[in-house]
Amino acid sequence: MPAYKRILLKLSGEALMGDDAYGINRATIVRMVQEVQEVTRLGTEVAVVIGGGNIFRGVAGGSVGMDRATADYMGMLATVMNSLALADTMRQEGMVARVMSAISIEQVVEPYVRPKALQYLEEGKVVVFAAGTGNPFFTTDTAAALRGAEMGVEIVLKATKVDGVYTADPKKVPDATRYTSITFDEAIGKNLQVMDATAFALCRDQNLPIKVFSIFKPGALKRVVQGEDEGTLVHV
Ligand SMILES: Nc1ncnc2c1ncn2[C@@H]1O[C@H](COP(=O)(O)OP(=O)(O)OP(=O)(O)O)[C@@H](O)[C@H]1O
Ligand SMILES: O=c1ccn([C@@H]2O[C@H](COP(=O)(O)O)[C@@H](O)[C@H]2O)c(=O)[nH]1
Repeated sequence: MPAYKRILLKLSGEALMGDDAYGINRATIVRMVQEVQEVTRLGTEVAVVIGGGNIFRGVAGGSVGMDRATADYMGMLATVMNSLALADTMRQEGMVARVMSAISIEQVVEPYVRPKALQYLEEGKVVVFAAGTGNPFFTTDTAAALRGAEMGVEIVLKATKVDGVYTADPKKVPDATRYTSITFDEAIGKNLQVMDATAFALCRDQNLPIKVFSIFKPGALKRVVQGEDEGTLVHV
């Protein structure tokens, strides 16, 4: 039995590279999609936001000196590419997915319309929200918090490169320790960088919990959705 009726899953863009230097690794995206499929089979409605780090960080060198907003629009377009790849892989795996974009590129992707997205979820389709919030100076973590709140999900699941929230970045501080749970105020107060403060604050204000867990650990997503002990819970 799933612990949640509806979730917002934030997938790491950077993790999509697998062992490649940039871009989308085929085996990695197929594995991610199969994990999502297992959750849909439990009966949980799934909305997805995917980051853009795998593409955007590859072109970041070219954006040096660029106007910040322009560079951010490039980042949002990177998330559109990832969203299209994700939804197409879902199609190949026999799932029904719809991509909705926060910026208008109607020949390519359907625009984000909240009631339509809600309808898709109720119909059991996976909805992939592309182009972040549609605004520069934000991130896809904030987009996940925003769309999660709009969709009325019970929890935001951040599937990322580390297995939870640590006292410091575990990639830089090897003896950092992992929290089983932490409040939004503590995470913001300690400036823990696993998610940006805007996303934390939005979820706190909406009383929307976040679970941070590893995207690389097979079966972790399903365990989280079944309410099992996995990763770190961030709560009010
Ligand atoms: N206190 C902390 N606890 C856990 N991870 C942290 C912490 N501080 C920094 N990090 C880093 O935050 C990273 C996760 O955030 P980030 O948004 O960069 O990843 P992502 O979800 O893969 O992003 P994207 O989707 O943009 O590619 C982790 O890989 C980790 O190295
Ligand atoms: O609402 C948003 C979302 C994203 N961006 C830009 O895109 C890149 C990639 O997103 P990540 O969350 O880092 O994966 C981000 O760095 C921003 O430049 C944005 O401007 N607004």
